[in-house]
Amino acid sequence: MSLIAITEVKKRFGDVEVLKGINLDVERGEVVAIIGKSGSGKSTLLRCVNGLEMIDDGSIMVAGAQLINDDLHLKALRLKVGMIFQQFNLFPHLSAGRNVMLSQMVVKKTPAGEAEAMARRMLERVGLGHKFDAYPDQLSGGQQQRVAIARALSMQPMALLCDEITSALDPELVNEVLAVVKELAADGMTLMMVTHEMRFAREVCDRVVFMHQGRVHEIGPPEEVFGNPRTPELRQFLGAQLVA
Ligand SMILES: Nc1ncnc2c1ncn2[C@@H]1O[C@H](COP(=O)(O)OP(=O)(O)OP(=O)(O)O)[C@@H](O)[C@H]1O
Repeated sequence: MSLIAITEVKKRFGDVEVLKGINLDVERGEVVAIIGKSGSGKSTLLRCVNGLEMIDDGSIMVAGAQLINDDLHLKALRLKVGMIFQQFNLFPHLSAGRNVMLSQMVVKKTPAGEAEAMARRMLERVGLGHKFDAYPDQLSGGQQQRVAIARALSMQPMALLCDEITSALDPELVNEVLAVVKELAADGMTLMMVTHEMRFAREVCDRVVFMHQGRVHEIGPPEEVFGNPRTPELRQFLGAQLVA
C-alpha cells in the first residue's frame, strides 16, 4: 500500500479550478519532486496532502487513513505528515532548541525533558547540535531553515512535505539545506518536494512530477523526465530553467 495515495483530487478557489483531477501515489521511502510553472498548482497539492486546504473532490489517503475534514482527523494527519515552508516561521523570542521543543510539548504533550532530548538529537541531525541556545536572529537563513527541519523531524513524521524550502535563501546557503534533505532521503524518509532546484531533483529524487495547469502532465524517473521530455510543455519549462 502506498504511504500517500492521491486519487482524482480536485480543488477550486472560487471559479478557478486549480487541481483538475490529480492522481499520484507515493511509496514509503520514496522521494518525489514536484516541478512546474508558477500557478500550476504545486503548493496547493502539498497543502491538500497536509490538510491545510480542503479538497473539493477525490480522495487523499495517508498510511491507509482517509483525509477527513474535522479537527481530530486533521490533528492526527499533521502528526503523520510534516511540512516545511519557504519561510522558516521560527519564534524569534525562543532559542533554536526551544523552537524545536515547543511543537512537541504543545501538540504531543511531550514532557519537557523528553522534548529537550529529542530537540538536541534533531538539531544534531541537521548539523546544529551546537546551536541549541542560539536565537533565530543569531542564525543564518540556512541555519534557520535547518532548525525548521529539525522541528518537523522532532514530531517523528512518516513523511515530509517541502514547499520551495530553499527559495527564500541566498544562493550560497541553498546547498547546506539541500544536503540535509539529501541525508534524510538517504535515511529512507518519504519526501514530497516542490522545488526549483532541478539539479537536486535530478540527483536525489526517485520520481519527478511535472504539473501543468492543475494536472500531472508528465511523471517518471528523473532521467526520463529531464532526459527525454515527451510534451512540448515540459520541454519549454525545462528550456526556461536552463536559461534562467
Ligand atoms: N488561498 C487561495 N485563494 C485563491 N487562490 C489561490 C489560493 N491559493 C492559491 N491560489 C491560486 O491557485 C493557483 C495555483 O497556486 P499554487 O500556489 O498552488 O501554484 P504553484 O504551482 O505552487 O505556484 P508557485 O510556484 O508560484 O508557488 C494560482 O493561480 C493561485 O493564485
